[in-house]
Amino acid sequence: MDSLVDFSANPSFPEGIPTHPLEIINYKLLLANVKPEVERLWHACKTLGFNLSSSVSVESTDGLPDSLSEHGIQPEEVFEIGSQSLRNLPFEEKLKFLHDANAGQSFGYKPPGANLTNASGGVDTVEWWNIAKDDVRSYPEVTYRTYATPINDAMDKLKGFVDKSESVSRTLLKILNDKLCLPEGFLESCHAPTELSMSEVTLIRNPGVEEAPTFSEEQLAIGAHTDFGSISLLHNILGGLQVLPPSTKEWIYIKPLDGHIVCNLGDALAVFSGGILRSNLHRVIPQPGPQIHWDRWTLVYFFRPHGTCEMRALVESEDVKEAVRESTNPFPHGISAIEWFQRRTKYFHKDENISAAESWKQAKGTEHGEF
Ligand SMILES: O=C(O)CCC(=O)C(=O)O
Ligand SMILES: [Fe+2]
Repeated sequence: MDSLVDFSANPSFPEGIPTHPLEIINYKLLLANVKPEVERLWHACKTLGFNLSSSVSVESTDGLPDSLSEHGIQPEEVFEIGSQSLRNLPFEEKLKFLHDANAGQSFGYKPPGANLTNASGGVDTVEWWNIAKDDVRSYPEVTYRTYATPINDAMDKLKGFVDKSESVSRTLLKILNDKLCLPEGFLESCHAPTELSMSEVTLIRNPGVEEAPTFSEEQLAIGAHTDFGSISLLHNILGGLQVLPPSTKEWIYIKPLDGHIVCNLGDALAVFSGGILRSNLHRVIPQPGPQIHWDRWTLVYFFRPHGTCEMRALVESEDVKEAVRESTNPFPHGISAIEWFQRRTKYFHKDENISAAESWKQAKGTEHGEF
């Protein structure tokens, strides 16, 4: 059984499980630069308050089909590519496109069990395809690598998805640039559209199972992490995503909402902003309640800085300079976005030649306030 994209065809998120309320931000209002909406976005991206993480949900305006064009991202047809390339494709075929984890490359196929979920050697249960934004845009020219036939056949749809996701990300970026009091276009210049980046479309499948497993910390679908890039635009239908809100010790579910995109800030924005913006810790556990019998599908657009951009606090802003002065965290410098990304990708991967404890340590991003 699978969920793909139809909320109504799936068991709903179980009642009575605590969920973390995400601020609902109306994209149309952001585009119109409506001040209270911009303020709510800003607050959601940086707050340490109890009911918000750095995540926001970008609303597709009233759920009306004609207003979907406001942000224009329509995940349905891209989810369908997931069905063709993950569920219907033989495993041996998928393995021909394995990503090169040792080189810290994410693009390609990742089978279940290939990534660590903790320092004691637990491994993930999800499989995924990562499709490079630059391969989508250059197709049929290859920028980084080739992909399986169902992905090649759907490049037009992927291109539409990439273009719209880029456009939403750049709208959010511009607002954050202004609120951080950076010189005009500064954050944009860290995500230069003409440069190669590690930005990618990710399609994830966590298979449904007959018997609900007794949940243990060892049985994570995806281990606790912060996202590696700047902005993650996340589409999902079934539950399983959990966040650890700042200053708490309790993991709590994010309930997927029909027609909404969960938007999570990643390490790069946490570093660029001197810690003003938060990259929140999250993980994925097995689907809750009766949803466990359905395949769980996730579609993400990971918007990242261009590869050669330096990961550093952008002290060109007085506010960032002040935040760095007041912070006890050492901020990275002299390391490029691509190096940051490749280190994290490489060490999240389970490697028999290195202990899980060491690998997990090496994979760390801005979690727990450590930069
Ligand atoms: O599947 C999800 O809901 C989240 C996936 C995620 O956190 C990631 O791919 O970085
Ligand atoms: Fe994530």
